[in-house]
Amino acid sequence: MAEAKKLSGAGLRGQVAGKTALSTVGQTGSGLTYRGYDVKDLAAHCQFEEVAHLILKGELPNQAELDAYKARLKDLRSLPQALKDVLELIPKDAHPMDVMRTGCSMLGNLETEEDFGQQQDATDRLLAAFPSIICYWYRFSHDGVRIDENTDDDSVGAHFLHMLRGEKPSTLHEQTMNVSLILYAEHEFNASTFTARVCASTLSDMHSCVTAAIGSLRGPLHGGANEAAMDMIERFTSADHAEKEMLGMLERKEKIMGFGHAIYATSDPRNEIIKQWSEKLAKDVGDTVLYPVSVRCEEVMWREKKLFCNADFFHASAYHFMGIPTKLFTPIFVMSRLTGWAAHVMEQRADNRIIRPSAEYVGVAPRTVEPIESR
Ligand SMILES: CC(=O)SCCNC(=O)CCNC(=O)[C@H](O)C(C)(C)COP(=O)(O)OP(=O)(O)OC[C@H]1O[C@@H](n2cnc3c(N)ncnc32)[C@H](O)[C@@H]1OP(=O)(O)O
Ligand SMILES: O=C([O-])CC(=O)C(=O)O
Repeated sequence: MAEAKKLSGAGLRGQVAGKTALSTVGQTGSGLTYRGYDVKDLAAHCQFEEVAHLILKGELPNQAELDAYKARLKDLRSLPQALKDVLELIPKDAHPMDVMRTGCSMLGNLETEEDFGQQQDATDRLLAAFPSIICYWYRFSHDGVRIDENTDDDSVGAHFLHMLRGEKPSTLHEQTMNVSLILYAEHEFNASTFTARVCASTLSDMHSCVTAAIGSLRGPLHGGANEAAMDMIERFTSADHAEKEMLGMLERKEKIMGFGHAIYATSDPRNEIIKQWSEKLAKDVGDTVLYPVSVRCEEVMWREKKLFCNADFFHASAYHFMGIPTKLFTPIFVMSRLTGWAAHVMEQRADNRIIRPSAEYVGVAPRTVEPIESR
């Protein structure tokens, strides 16, 4: 069994900052569970909507509950005109994570969570609306098309791909999206979830908590790593070229995106799953470069530094093989992680004390104010 990572030092590493019943991360060095279920089991046997139900409502649904939940999410896909007007104003070269942040915030103005009794409804609405928000903006700003966000697709993943491309996705693509959304759904006290919990601890509203979390997820040390990994691997023309460049980056002590983890010690359990789907997609598109390049990056990082791929690395090639533009990679993470964020907000609210740590002061010693003329 793998050792748990030795956790100490800056960044609140290793400090217990609260309780959760939602997930465990790296308790045996590498595992991930959502409400007691192994993520590998969930990814092999469930649809994303079942996992969202598990995370948000406490249990996996039976068939009737799943049908009802999916029907409800379908009904909540359309966007208010005022939100579409705002999305149309956002320029083409905006970062899509900024679009997500604005979209979430605007929805909070139009459909405000008035009291905590509305938290499940507010979350279901965001879960259904996020794919519509990003695709509406993307297709309008890039193609001049006002999409119909009311598709009849059965799943969140298929709905997203359908709106993005204007046609229903293949079964392989729908399945990959399903697995991807499950893998990204929840991860204990990661930076964006902790952001959401800090915001929730002030008794703020759901849209504020989620908007704040989107801001934290955007950075390349967190969710933004899948895009950063893609930017890197598409520069490599072959596995040998990738190896040469990676060795140079390591020599120059550059951070290599998509590798390493704050908690896992030897592997990220999500990696082997998304890697398998990336390989399937590579075969589907006849790729002979990007997948071998990705595999060689993984080998070099382990051989040279004992650093392993985190969830983001093989997501890059998988999404790319599905024809998803790189800048939409992190918004997909938002569409999924919303479930974890919202469940943590609800958990924080249920047993709240404002989160307010202390700081070690390292500034100047006490002094008096000089009159302005003599400064
Ligand atoms: C879904 C997700 O959010 S997963 C994370 C996505 N983020 C990334 O992929 C960004 C790249 N990775 C990283 O920056 C880091 O590994 C993090 C932010 C994920 C974790 O950071 P930490 O907990 O501080 O890392 P950790 O303590 O394991 O680092 C140990 C050493 O390995 C180095 N290291 C860690 N990750 C990497 C990397 N990807 N590339 C190069 N060196 C690395 C660190 O610089 C550190 O070196 P040092 O001791 O000389 O300072
Ligand atoms: O847990 C973390 O620090 C980052 C991560 O993998 C996630 O949020 O999925």
